[in-house]
Amino acid sequence: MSVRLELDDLSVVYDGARDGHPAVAGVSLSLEAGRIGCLLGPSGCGKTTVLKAIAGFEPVRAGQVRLGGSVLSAPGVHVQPERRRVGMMFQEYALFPHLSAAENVAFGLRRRPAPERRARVAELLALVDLADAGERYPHQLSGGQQQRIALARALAPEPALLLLDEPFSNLDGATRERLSVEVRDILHRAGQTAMLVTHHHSEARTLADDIGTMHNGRLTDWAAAPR
Ligand SMILES: Nc1ncnc2c1ncn2[C@@H]1O[C@H](COP(=O)(O)OP(=O)(O)OP(=O)(O)O)[C@@H](O)[C@H]1O
Repeated sequence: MSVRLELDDLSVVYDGARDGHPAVAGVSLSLEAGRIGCLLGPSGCGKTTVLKAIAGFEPVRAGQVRLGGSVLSAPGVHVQPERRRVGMMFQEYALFPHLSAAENVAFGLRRRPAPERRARVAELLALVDLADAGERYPHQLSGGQQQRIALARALAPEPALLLLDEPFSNLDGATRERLSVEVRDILHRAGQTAMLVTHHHSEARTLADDIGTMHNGRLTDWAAAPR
């Protein structure tokens, strides 16, 4: 079940940062359950650092990360990444090359009984419109199909929140545009709360319900995307 994400006055400082300069400073936002948020901004502005703090890969210096009302990160509080129910999808090395598409999707379901796992994989392959591609290996799929399988794999364990970090950056412009529409529809159908990071404005406008712009570690606005 998807839930609401809240960042409250979040600051992150990397060990060894020059003059203790924060990579993220005072970022607050609220993303309602089932909505797709997007952080936009130039290279180095702190977008990925926000995602790392949400995922639990970086501790927070100040403020809170809350998911469904539970505090995951705060000074002195740090729920381990594997216990956060936060899924992730990145641009590169998305799939295991030696596993078939179906085996890739099943990867996060290892602890489930085999019949349940098979049913969930079939459901996910259908959701991303690749029901017939389960036996294929990543090199037998197009870039866009590979990313749809990566999305299915990320959604399979039913994360409370999905993070997408520049998921389409290694695809050409036309594929990126088409896939943005497809991914938005898949996420909405699944009722999945998701947070995307990109520096492509067109991707943000196509995919996101709420968009924020970051500059120098700060979130300068956060509002519903114009439709
Ligand atoms: N592990 C680290 N240690 C120290 N500083 C870091 C580390 N990772 C990132 N930074 C710094 O933190 C700032 C924010 O980086 P971040 O990766 O969040 O930016 P970004 O907006 O995601 O950039 P890009 O679009 O290029 O991925 C940058 O100044 C960067 O140099």
